Amino acid sequence: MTPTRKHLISLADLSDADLRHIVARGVEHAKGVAAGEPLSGTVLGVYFRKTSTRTRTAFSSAALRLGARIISYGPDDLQLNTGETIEDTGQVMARMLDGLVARTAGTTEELRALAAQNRMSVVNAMSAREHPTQALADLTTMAGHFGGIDGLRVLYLGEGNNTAAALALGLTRYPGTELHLRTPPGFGVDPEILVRAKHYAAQNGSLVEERHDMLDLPTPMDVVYTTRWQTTGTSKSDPDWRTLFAPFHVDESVLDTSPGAVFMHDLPAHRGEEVSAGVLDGPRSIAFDQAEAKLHSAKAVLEWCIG
Ligand SMILES: NC(=O)NCCC[C@H](N)C(=O)O
Repeated sequence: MTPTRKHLISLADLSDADLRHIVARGVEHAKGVAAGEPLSGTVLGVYFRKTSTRTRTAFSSAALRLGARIISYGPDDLQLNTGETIEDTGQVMARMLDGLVARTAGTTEELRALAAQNRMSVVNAMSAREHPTQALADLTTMAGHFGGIDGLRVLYLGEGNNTAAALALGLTRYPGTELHLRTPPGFGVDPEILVRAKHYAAQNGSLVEERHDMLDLPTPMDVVYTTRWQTTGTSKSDPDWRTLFAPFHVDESVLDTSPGAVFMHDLPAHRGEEVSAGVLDGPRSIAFDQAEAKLHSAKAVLEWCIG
């Protein structure tokens, strides 16, 4: 009998209950719950066509710790590079693997094509549009740090990239949360994703709003979040983009608009660009706990899909 697998391509594919379950399970992993080896006997492909430090290491380590074996593919390894279609690649791999964690840096539709079979789970390890596993790790970090997510207020400063998009699709599932996005003009969150996030917000009594300036920053916030200015696989055609981005830099004066807030960053960081060294390396930064949460959250994702 052919098993049917679950995929994680977009957070919009997850019910509120599934999303909250994965986050809660990630928190249990962070606390060191005895997980055993539920993936024992499975083989997982880990395919990164684009650079990765955290996501690749987190999913590889999580898979191994849960008892899976992994096959790792770099950007030059698959016949995709010689013209094999993504659909054929998915069909073939599905006959040999139980799951595939893939960062293609292309469209989310590419990942849906890989997932157009029902034998192998596909996990989006970041597409141009969305970085779902990052948001799950971010929510795991918040839940662990604050003891819960309901009612948290988050200020996100910087490009409305794949990280921001996923955060909007995730945080809005929790009642009473607020996500204030301040993105440079012309570099906002994908409008379709924002519409979807506003829909979740309306359903859950939460809020998401986007502005393109740094005036009247909302306070008090629980979290101030930023992201680097160079999003993977993209280039900025506007030669003045740094001038547009500069006001969204996070330094002590920005963090101090909310004296109780912690600082988060999806990393990698460029000190002196999107964030000052004092903030990133300072006592209010939980950015490296957040990086560690990728491992705990990856375990929860793999258990949900494959375990
Ligand atoms: N934590 C990560 O997965 N970092 C990788 C880069 C994320 C960032 N949003 C980017 O697209 O460059």
